[in-house]
Amino acid sequence: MDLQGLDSYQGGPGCDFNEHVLHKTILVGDSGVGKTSLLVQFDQGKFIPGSFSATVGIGFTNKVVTVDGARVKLQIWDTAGQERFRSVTHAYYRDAQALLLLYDITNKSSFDNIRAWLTEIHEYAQRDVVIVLLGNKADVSSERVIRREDGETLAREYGVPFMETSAKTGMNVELAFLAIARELKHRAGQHAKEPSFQIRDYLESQKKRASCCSFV
Ligand SMILES: Nc1nc2c(ncn2[C@@H]2O[C@H](COP(=O)(O)OP(=O)(O)OP(=O)(O)O)[C@@H](O)[C@H]2O)c(=O)[nH]1
Repeated sequence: MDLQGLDSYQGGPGCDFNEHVLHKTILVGDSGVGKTSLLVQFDQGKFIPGSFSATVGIGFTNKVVTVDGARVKLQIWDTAGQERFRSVTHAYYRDAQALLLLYDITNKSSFDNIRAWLTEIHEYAQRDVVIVLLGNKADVSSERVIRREDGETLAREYGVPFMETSAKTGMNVELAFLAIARELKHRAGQHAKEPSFQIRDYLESQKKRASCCSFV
């Protein structure tokens, strides 16, 4: 997707959104899994249907979320999934505090490539980076090739939280970013006296609280 075409896209020099610490979060995963769409859904609450236009390079959007009454500022970087941009995006991993790693539940190779993505992340990112695995396009049930259980099993193997999302319907999109914001806020020690926060426990509790089937 062409980032320049997004009217609310806020990245780039001159952005005055730096009064406090920005928590750097990066969206990664194969080309076409829905990274840009997920960010647009989170930022603007909309889904832009139509032909797929791959992201070129990398760009960011700043977003403030409220966690327990506190403002947490996320700087969300949207990377190009195409192989040819990989060396560029590696350079951004080092400063990342969180990574949302996406695959497409209708695309087996995007799921198979998650192991390679995790290897890259472990090579280039900080050891304590927060990682959440997302199986996107959960709305396209007729074309599903990756079962939810497969995502759960892989996530368990690597010890990362997991959920399915839909950038189209918005399912679990806010939850994914809020969970990261909550974890980063806790790590930043803004409320050091609070009991230890675990992103996985938080997501599990949110899933249990959901009355219906929108959480996985
Ligand atoms: N049905 C459905 N389509 C989606 C969803 N997310 C993304 N898409 C579509 O999938 C295609 C690729 O989405 P993008 O958001 O551009 O994918 P990307 O991961 O940013 O791709 P790169 O920029 O190449 O890395 C587009 O046609 C989107 O409309 C989703 O949750 N559901």
